[in-house]
Amino acid sequence: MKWKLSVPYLQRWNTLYRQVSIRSATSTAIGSDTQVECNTKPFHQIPGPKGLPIIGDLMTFLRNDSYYLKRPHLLLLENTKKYGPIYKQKIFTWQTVVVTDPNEISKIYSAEGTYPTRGLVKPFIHHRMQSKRAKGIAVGDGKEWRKARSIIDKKLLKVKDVSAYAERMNDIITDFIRYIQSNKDCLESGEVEFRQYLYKWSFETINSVIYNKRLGTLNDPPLPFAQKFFNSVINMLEGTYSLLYAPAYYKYFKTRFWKKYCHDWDTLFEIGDQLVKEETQKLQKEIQSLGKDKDRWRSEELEFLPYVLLKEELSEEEVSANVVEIMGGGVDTSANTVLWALYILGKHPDIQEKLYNEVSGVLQNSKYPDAESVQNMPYLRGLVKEGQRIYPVIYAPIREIAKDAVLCGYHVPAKTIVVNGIYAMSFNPQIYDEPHKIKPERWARSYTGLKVNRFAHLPFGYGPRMCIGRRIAELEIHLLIARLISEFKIECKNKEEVGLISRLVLAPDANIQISFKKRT
Ligand code: HEM
Repeated sequence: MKWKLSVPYLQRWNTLYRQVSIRSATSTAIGSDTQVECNTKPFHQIPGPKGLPIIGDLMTFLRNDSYYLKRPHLLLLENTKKYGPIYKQKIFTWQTVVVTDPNEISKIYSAEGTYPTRGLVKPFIHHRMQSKRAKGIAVGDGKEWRKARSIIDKKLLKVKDVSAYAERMNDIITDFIRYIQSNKDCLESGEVEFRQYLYKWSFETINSVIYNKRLGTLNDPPLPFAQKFFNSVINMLEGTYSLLYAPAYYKYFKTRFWKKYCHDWDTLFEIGDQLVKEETQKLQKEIQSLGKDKDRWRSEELEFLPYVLLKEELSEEEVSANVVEIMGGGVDTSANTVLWALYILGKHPDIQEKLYNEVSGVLQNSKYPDAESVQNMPYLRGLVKEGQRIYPVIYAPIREIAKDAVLCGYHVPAKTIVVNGIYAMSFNPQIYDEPHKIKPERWARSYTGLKVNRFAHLPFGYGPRMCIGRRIAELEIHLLIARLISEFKIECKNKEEVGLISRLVLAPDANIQISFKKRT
């Protein structure tokens, strides 16, 4: 069965959501928190699949050639339909509670505690222990995570700092456009997936932020080490997903698969270490020649890596681990988000026309968009959000809650992994009017239809542990789409609707074939 966003399918969802919202209304209508506590039902009463002894619900994922392992977002839809806005699920010892009611989701984040965590990603942790490597912000937890995050947040999440990256992002886009034009034949014939090109763009961009230099991913042929890093990121993500639900056999048996997985991580670290070392040496030379004037070298104006290194709060190993994780986090997330936005544009000439009018109207005499001009393009930002709603990269962010919570009227104890099932909410007609329709305008302030509950749409997560690359991602994505639409008419050759498939993050399940026709 191939899932399609067909109207009958969504109609079934509309019916389901009417039922769900009635049920959730009864649970939230109880009133104040105290009343809810009085009526709180115990954890074991949370509905959910029964599963088998020891393996729990594993077979549901593995049946039919691992249909749901590859498409966990569809299982989320199915289970929400069966069990309502809260259900629990277990695979081996991995017990999760899934919530798909936006009002209840806000409570997950209230219970996340001082050091929010997504729980241990066992393959990540075990590789770090085995290779005696430090943990960065994506893998680490607790005070160690907080320390690194508070330093890195300043450079990656502050609007002023991020806006300053627009110029180098535009340079990369210029090269990217040249690259797709010179490889037009491979693209048109389907010999190379456009997604691969986008991976190169996002990889080059994130590296230009971290190292303030170009790595040469878009060179033809690409620099070998850039290609190596980039391949290892993709392999590592796929490997992590294969290992995620399995018992940690690799603690005892170093299978070929595990060794290959470690090799991919080690490759990432070797390259990350090398780049950090080069930057440290360059910095030391500059300090020697210019003198270590504290104010100058601790200035907020510094580039990302000098800033982090000169803070001297993280060891070199910690800096490397963070750099590798940030490099890894910024590749297929941004690339797939752009790909889906282009897919929508290619399939909907009316949306494309509106976007072109908005972008050309805002840009007028400016050559390129910048951080400020994209703020004046609500339709563009709405398009990206619509893409994230229907084709999310991360369909269900998670938290291990730090304190007991009452969710949908059930007691959920501290340390439970709670899944925020945003994908299921994306098709809820109580949250989005005409949820099956792609309507970039629904996100504009001026929109008069149903206003979206902010907790229903969290593509970057939420709170102090939300995506650290959010602002970078939004800027690079908006700049790229604005530039592409200004120069080209976008066509999508896929006749069949493309679905989503998981490899830790969700990606298209087919080659999305995009072609670009120069505007005259
Ligand atoms: C459209 C693109 C992207 C999407 C949809 C996305 C989504 C996410 C989500 C949902 C999380 C988990 C947040 C949570 O637990 O609340 C996350 C974490 C993270 N992301 Fe992104 N991301 C994107 C781009 C990027 C980029 C460009 C970078 C690199 C600058 C990046 C680096 C990270 C890192 C390092 C974390 C872990 C943060 C932590 O645990 O403290 N992401 N991302």
